[in-house]
Amino acid sequence: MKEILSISDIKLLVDTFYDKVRNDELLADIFNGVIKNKWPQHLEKMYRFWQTILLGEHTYYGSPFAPHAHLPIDAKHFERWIELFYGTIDELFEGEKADEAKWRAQKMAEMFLFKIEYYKERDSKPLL
Ligand code: HEM
Repeated sequence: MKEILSISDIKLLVDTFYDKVRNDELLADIFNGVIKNKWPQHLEKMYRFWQTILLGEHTYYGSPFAPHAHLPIDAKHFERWIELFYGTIDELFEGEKADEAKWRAQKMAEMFLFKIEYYKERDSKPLL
């Protein structure tokens, strides 16, 4: 068990997590439906996203919510996402950054779900 300290730790985290996602019966089809054969690009983006958050090295510039706005997902999908993410962190890492990763993921999942439900209820387009 080690701390998350470098880009190679981030890569291990992201690769291990998305391996689980790709083998998850609830989540795999949703991800594959959008990402198709562009997994290497998605993983690259996610390395940069977590590198920016956890290491403070600003390599991600994007709109995290945009690609989720119209996905067919609800609370149970986010619960599974969080379960797999926490499981990945706990099997590989410990320490302050590991806790922060879980906290940030949880907050973003809550925010994404809130927005998705909000726009569903109003049947309107999100302002991206
Ligand atoms: C069930 C929950 C989720 C599903 C099904 C999902 C699915 C996806 C999909 C299909 C993409 C687009 C990939 C592409 O365009 O190639 C994406 C991008 C992304 N996701 Fe998620 N996601 C989920 C939860 C989360 C959570 C909780 C976070 C935050 C920790 C997150 C962070 C991101 C980021 C940063 C991107 C890249 C955005 C960009 O294009 O700049 N996702 N996700």
